[in-house]
Amino acid sequence: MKTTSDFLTMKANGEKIVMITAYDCPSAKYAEEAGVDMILVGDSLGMVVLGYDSTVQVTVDDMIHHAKAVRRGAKDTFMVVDMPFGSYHGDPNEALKTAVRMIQESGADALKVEGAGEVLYVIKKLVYAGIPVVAHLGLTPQSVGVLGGYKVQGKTAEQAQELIEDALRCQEAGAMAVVLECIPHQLTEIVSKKLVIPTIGIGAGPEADGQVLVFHDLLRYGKHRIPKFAKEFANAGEQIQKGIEGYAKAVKEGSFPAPEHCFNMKEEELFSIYGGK
Ligand SMILES: Nc1nc(=O)c2c([nH]1)NC[C@@H]1CN(c3ccc(C(=O)N[C@@H](CCC(=O)O)C(=O)O)cc3)CN21
Ligand SMILES: CC(C)C(=O)C(=O)O
Ligand SMILES: [Mg+2]
Repeated sequence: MKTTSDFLTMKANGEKIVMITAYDCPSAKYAEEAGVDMILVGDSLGMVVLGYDSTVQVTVDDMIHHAKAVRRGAKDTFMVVDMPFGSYHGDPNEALKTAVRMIQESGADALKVEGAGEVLYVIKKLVYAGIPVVAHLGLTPQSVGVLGGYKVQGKTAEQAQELIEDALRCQEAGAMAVVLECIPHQLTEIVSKKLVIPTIGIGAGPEADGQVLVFHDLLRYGKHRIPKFAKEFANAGEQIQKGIEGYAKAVKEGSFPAPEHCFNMKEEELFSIYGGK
């Protein structure tokens, strides 16, 4: 398994870091088999697998439940787990207790928190307790209500400057990496050059040190709207839809199950039931 220092080395060597989200055992196995560098158990699971309309409804128990399944599927891949909405904004001691529980129960290698400001204290506190932390700046979906929608962030010089300073503060606080979501690619380039720790972009252009995408977006698995920044690398949804329709049709017309899907009883046993009649 790669470690936090391997990711620093990868950045220093200009080797891109590949991250993908996963929410269950089979998706984690596929990711590990493909050799991705990091798996993110994202709170996006609320939207892509639990059917909520935002990540705000996701709980700590939801995150642990899914992260445990991912861990079972990918034992040798660095696993980052999102701390969900509201789980790290109150009492910092409570945030640490929650973080410790998430690490111990799920087997996560690192936790991710959104934002800077007060959250910088949380990053410091967790890192001080020995928990690797990934920061997340730009479009921070847990603040969708405050941001007023899933919009590109850091488009003005002032906002961009603020984001650059926040990224430096996250590094200072001990973050091992920073996710940059939905920001202009030029800003990603500036931030990535300023930081020693890797940036991992989503909707942030090719200049990030790594990329992350949501499993269900890049495989078009699900009927949700796919963000503009995501690319469809396969269409699993189409395969799944065709498969289920084929199954339904075969059952209706009686072509499934066929003889090769059936179990047989020996003639003499069958004869005994009927008593020869
Ligand atoms: N399926 C999925 N993929 C994601 O990448 C993702 C989630 N869900 N849920 C949590 C957050 C929310 N994210 C999102 C969701 C939507 C847009 C979006 O619709 N963006 C607009 C651009 C808006 C603008 O122009 O300012 C787009 O057209 O893609 C962006 C990020 C990223 N994360
Ligand atoms: C979009 C990524 C970065 C994320 O936080 C998630 O999947 O929850
Ligand atoms: Mg998230």
